[in-house]
Amino acid sequence: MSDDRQQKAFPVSWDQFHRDARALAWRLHGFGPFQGLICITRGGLVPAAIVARELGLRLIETVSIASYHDYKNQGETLVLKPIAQAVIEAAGEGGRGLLVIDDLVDTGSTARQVRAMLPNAHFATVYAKPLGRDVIDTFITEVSQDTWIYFPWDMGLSFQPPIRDGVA
Ligand SMILES: O=P(O)(O)OC[C@H]1O[C@H](OP(=O)(O)OP(=O)(O)O)[C@H](O)[C@@H]1O
Ligand SMILES: O=c1[nH]c(=O)c2nc[nH]c2[nH]1
Ligand SMILES: [Mg+2]
Repeated sequence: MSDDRQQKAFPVSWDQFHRDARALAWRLHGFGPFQGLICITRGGLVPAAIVARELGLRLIETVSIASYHDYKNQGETLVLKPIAQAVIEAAGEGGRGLLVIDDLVDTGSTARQVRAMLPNAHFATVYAKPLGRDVIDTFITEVSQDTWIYFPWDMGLSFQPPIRDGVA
């Protein structure tokens, strides 16, 4: 969840997300070919579908991780489902040849946890914040650490009061 440390909002529409994920696929094309794609759920599911379509990848595995962004559990992560051993064994040493996709990197805790499982895989996110940027090999757009990214699957259309009525 967003909290008051996040002073800036960066809302992303479906259209923009599709364009940014496709731009990521263009960039990744130069680093391939990849043998398979590991998607960090849940946020990585949407960019993974777009990138897999663009790069023709059909071997797709998930690693399920929940991270906590509240004051008490800052940086903590929980692995709910690990990467299948068969997929790790099908790849090169340390996951070489695998592509790991997530929607964003923030503190870097989630990506670091997966990096420990696949040190030689190629890590990619659509968006990145400074604290986690170094864990990622390829990303498209960087936002400041105090920005909260609002993804289209977390938002809905809502009525906006006219400007002359003021903000509540
Ligand atoms: O770099 P970090 O500080 O680890 O934060 C980034 C992670 O946080 C979000 O996932 P979240 O755990 O909220 O779950 P979700 O993907 O299921 O929405 C996001 O999708 C990244 O996976
Ligand atoms: O929707 C989200 N937006 C963010 O900026 C973020 N950072 C960590 N997890 C996040 N989830
Ligand atoms: Mg996630």
